[in-house]
Order: sequence, then C-alpha cells, then structure tokens
Amino acid sequence: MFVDRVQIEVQAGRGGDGCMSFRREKYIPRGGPDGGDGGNGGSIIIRAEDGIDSLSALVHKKHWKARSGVHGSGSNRHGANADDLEILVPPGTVVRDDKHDLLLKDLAEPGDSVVAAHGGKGGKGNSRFKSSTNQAPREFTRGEEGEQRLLVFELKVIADIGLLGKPNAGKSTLLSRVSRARPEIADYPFTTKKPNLGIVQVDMDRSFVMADIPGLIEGAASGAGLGHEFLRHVERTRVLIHLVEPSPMDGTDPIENYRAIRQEVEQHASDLAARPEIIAVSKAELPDAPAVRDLLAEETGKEAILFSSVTGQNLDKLLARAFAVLAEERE
Ligand SMILES: Nc1nc2c(ncn2[C@@H]2O[C@H](COP(=O)(O)OP(=O)(O)OP(=O)(O)O)[C@@H](O)[C@H]2O)c(=O)[nH]1
Ligand SMILES: [Mg+2]
Repeated sequence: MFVDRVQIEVQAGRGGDGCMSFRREKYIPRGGPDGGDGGNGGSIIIRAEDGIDSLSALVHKKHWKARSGVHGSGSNRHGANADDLEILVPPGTVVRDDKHDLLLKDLAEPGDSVVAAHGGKGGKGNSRFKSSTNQAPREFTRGEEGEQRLLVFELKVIADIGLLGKPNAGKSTLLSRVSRARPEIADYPFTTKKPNLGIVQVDMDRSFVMADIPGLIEGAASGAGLGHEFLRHVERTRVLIHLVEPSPMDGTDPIENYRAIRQEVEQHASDLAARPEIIAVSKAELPDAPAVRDLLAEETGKEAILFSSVTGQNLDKLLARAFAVLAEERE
C-alpha cells in the first residue's frame, strides 16, 4: 500500500514538579530549603531518515507520547530530563500542524528534523525561592504541560520524470508500457488517484524513475479535483513530460487543454513552472494527432513528440529525450 498522507496526535512530556523540602539539621531549627527542580519533559522530534520509504508504519500508531521529566527531590536533587521521542519519516515528508493549518517544516533531505511539540519545562524547587526576607520559602512550581499537536505528514513523490496532463491523456498507459509498474488504466477520467512510480530502463546503463500522477483539471491550483494534492507530487520531479491527448472524449480542444494545465502549474508554485518540460502528443495513431502536434509546436516554439503507447511509435525517442534532458538537469 502506498501511503502518502497520515494524521497522528503527538503529546510532548510534562515537566517534572519542583520539590518543596527542608534540610533537617539540628542547629538550624527549621532547616534550609533544599527542594530541587523538576526535569524537562521529552519533546517530540520528527526526523527524515534514509532507507525509510513510506509513511505506512505510522498508519497503525496514531498517538505518540513522550515521557515526563522526573520530579525534583530533597538535597537539591534535580529531576532527570526525559529523553526526546523521535519519529522517523522518509525524506520528502512535509510536516503540518493540522489544527492551525500551519507548515512546520519540509523535511526534504535525510537528517532534516523539526521539534513538533516541545516538552514542558520542569518546575522550580523551593530552594530557588529563598531570599533575604524569606529563608524558608514553602513556594515551588509544578512542571509545565508538554505541547500537544495534531500533525499531518504528507509525502511528496520523488521522481526524475513526472507525467503531467489532463485526465485520460494516457499517462498510466505510458508508465505501464515503459516500466514494470502496473497502474490501473481505464477510459474514464481520474482513474489514477495516487501516484505510481516505475523504473524506466532506457538501455543497459541508463535508467530513471518515472511518476504517473493523477490527472489535473482547470482550477487545480486552487484545489479543484484534489489539485493541491496532485500538484504537490509534481513538485518533486526534475523534468516534466506534458502529455496532450489529440482527440479528448469530452470534446475539449487539445491546445486549450495544454494551456490550462500550464496555467495551473504556473499558479501552483513559482519554481514548478520553470522545470524543464517535454511536450508529447499521445495516441499517435488517432487521425487528428499529427495536426495537434504541429499546432502545439507552433504554440510553444518547441518540438512536440508524437508517440503511441499502443503501437510503440516514437517511444524510444520520447525516452531518449527524457533521459537527455534529465542528464542536463543533473549536471
Ligand atoms: N488509441 C490509444 N489509446 C490510448 C493510448 N494510451 C492510452 N490510451 C487509452 O486512453 C485511456 C486513458 O488512459 P490512461 O492511461 O488511464 O490515462 P491517464 O492519463 O492515466 O488518466 P487518469 O488516470 O484518469 O488521469 C485508456 O482507455 C487507454 O487505453 C494510445 O497510445 N493510443
Ligand atoms: Mg492514470
């Protein structure tokens, strides 16, 4: 199961209480104050670690609680601080506070971490309240509560090549044709709801990871059709292949469709629009396909590659181009 969004509740540890105590010494009738401070509660830390590749381990544990600090005690003994609790996630995980819709951190690289909930501070023992006017304070403070948060982890797919396009453009079919991935394929829109990854072997020593991403529609950048969710996967790809279907079943114009998707990409995130894009017209054996290719080339000033996942036409060319652009990007 590919899990890319998980919600959990975290509770940092409470601080230990300060202690109220007096030293029992014969020659000081009431003794001196000697209550120690409490230890700090453990914090909750989220850390990205290499080798962890999905959030599925978190699906079964929804509540995480760090330990409390130890209470202070007599003879000025400081209570021990509790250990922090670490939750490990894959690199590429975005951590948000769900209640306040707040971005805590984008843990893009292995080793990146964030304190998601701070442990409570330990309380003060009564020895801290001693003053010139009060030599035997009975005052002390309790440990603070640890922070509590509702977190959402979202994993962005990391792939070399991302397939971009309207629903039904033929993205999943392409991925299944050039890799061993077996995404669902059907002649209706929004067949793909989760990204699928496949390894494409161009030849003996050239390969890359391709991501089939759910289809985008107009308004995606403002959330339509789960647009935010889908666009966030595209963000983590280095090169885009923009698939344009030559004769959409819904009667829409292919060039308009191309423009609409570009517009969504541009509205979503500034650097996404600057990502290299290979323009490809799918379903090459359909009668309108060559004309659509020419119109797209005219529209964009770039070559549009006409290919078919059914007949295999120009698949080699598309993959070779993808690899070449990728190699340039990697430099
Ligand atoms: N004639 C022809 N049909 C194709 C080709 N590639 C895909 N199709 C058909 O187009 C339809 C949609 O294909 P998918 O691969 O599911 O399209 P998608 O872009 O993944 O669609 P969503 O997941 O809904 O976004 C299916 O009926 C495919 O069989 C092609 O090269 N030629
Ligand atoms: Mg699909």
